[in-house]
Amino acid sequence: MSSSTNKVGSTGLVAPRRYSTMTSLRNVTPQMKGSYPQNPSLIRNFSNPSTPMYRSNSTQLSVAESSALELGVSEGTASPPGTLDRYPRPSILNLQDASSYRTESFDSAASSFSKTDRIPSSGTGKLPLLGNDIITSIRIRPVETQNNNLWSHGTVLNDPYEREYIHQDTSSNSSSLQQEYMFNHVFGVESDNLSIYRKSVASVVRNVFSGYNGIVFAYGMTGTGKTYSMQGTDEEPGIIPLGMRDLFNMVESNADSDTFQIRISYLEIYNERIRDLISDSHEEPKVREGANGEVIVSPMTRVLVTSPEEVSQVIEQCNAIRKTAATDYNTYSSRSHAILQVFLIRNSESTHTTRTSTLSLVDLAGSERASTDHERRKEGAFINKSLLTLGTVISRLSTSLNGGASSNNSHIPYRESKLTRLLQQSLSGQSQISLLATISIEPRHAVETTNTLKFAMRTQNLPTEIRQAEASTNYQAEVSSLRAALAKSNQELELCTNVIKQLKSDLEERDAYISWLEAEKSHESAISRARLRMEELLSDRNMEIADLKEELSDKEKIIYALRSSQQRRELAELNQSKIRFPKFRELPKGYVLEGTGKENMNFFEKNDQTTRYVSDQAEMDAPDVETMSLEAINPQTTAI
Ligand SMILES: Nc1ncnc2c1ncn2[C@@H]1O[C@H](COP(=O)(O)OP(=O)(O)OP(=O)(O)O)[C@@H](O)[C@H]1O
Repeated sequence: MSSSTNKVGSTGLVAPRRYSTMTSLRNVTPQMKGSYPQNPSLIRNFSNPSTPMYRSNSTQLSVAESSALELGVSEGTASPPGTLDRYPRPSILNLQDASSYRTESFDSAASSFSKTDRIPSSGTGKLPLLGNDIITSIRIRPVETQNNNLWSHGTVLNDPYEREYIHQDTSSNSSSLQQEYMFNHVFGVESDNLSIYRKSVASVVRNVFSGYNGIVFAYGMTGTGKTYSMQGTDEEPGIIPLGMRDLFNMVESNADSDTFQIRISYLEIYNERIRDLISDSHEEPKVREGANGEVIVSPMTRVLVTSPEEVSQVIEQCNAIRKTAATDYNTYSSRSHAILQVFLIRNSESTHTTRTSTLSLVDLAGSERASTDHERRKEGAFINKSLLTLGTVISRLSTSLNGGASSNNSHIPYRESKLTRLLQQSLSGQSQISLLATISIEPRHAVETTNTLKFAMRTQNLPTEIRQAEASTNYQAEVSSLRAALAKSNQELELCTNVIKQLKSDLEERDAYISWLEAEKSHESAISRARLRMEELLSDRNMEIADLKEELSDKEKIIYALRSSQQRRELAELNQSKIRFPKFRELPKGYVLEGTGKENMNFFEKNDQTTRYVSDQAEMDAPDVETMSLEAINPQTTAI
């Protein structure tokens, strides 16, 4: 890798440099015409300061990222300030409307960019929409012999768009093949890469330079010249080197007013696995959706490039590890889809605007019939499936544009293959598209050719509302608005911190309350356990008391019986001793006298069944015993 074109400063950073004359690509693209040899001896070394690189988290460039670059904020392993190429301010800015490129690309044989051209950014305002800007081109691969060629092509007469047609002669025995197809360009076997680039791709590159996203992709059957068209050879550089040369020329021509930064990423999709061709890492980049619905591939390396030669060097080294193999139709067949992305950051010092745009250059793997080789068959299945999904996506998108059923993006099967997932944004109208469909006019490939033409026809109907790639921003205003946003965020953060503190203390209080409740609960249960015990004891005591009462009552009965028998005994003794009693008074009716002596006399109330003991108290009202006869107090008649 050459670093001669860059001045490396004492800090090891790439010093600002001017893009001067374009050097030949001869020394950096050793591929021979018609062959793409693998060169394992190439060392994939990007550590040269002339190609500083970083592995970003995304293939998307955000406004914030570009602003950070412009403001001199470090971006991790990315090149710090100073890597941007800075140029003197121009005396006059020749502003052009970007939409004019469309006309140029469609209606005239646009030449490749000349270094004297100036292409402005659109100032502080937004760029206009480009409208339906899809360029479809057909390229016919040269054949050994023109015998039996059934295809013819030419310019459509009186067509305001000056389109070109290709059709199969009626001698074909299949009516389905006898159709005419119209495209922006049909390039015959004699066409070269430069003319194809000028007519079909140059306008896309110019629009990318002006702030729009663009995608160029080559589609076609295996061996029909996709890689030849995209990469070319030393003698005949393809779309990619020509595009890079144009882009860097435009940078140079506008360098006195604006500053630029160009980075590239290069990936392949092989057997439905994404591989970062620039990185040595084995980690497979993942596709995910960003906050704004954008498709993000991460991690993905973006290497800073400062010249078209550097781009070629990176591509060459990456191609050495790309999956290629000999197939039935191509000795060096690409077995993977390759996507080169060029990220351009343009900062206009006069208008204080920053714009980012992306150019995607896609070399699709070729569709093919089933191979006899097992490995090729497996690869072929993955390739065909992803191309089929691409066809379905394009078909549905085209239907939706024409008011068909698939008007909602959710019905578009982008997720069915990595390819369509990655191209989702470009296909759904956010990029200017240039499709180059490569075909073979050999009769044996008629079916594949017809399919390719149909695919290209459908692509013409893709919806496009190409908007400015990134919002034009006045970065001073942006800085103040970011500062304001930061201050607001800080306030919110402080508020949140306070709320969190409050919540934390609430939480602590609640925890304390919960533990108190738990303690209380256990205390209460201890109390209720004690109460139960007490109730048990009480019940025991009550039973004991009842027992004792019963016992007492028995004892009283015994005592009474004893006393009664004692009284009877004493009465008997009294009867026998014939003691003179005082004069008895007459007892009230129903009462009998029992006992001896006045102090021992008791009165008993008599009724029919029982005799009730009255007590000694009754003595107070006792009748005068002197009036009672002895017979009246005979124990025989007063038995209890
Ligand atoms: N227009 C052309 N002029 C001269 N040679 C061509 C042209 N197109 C293709 N070829 C040659 O045909 C062969 C196959 O071309 P290429 O590898 O570009 O095909 P492809 O479509 O990329 O195939 P695959 O899909 O298998 O990768 C190569 O040897 C290439 O040099």
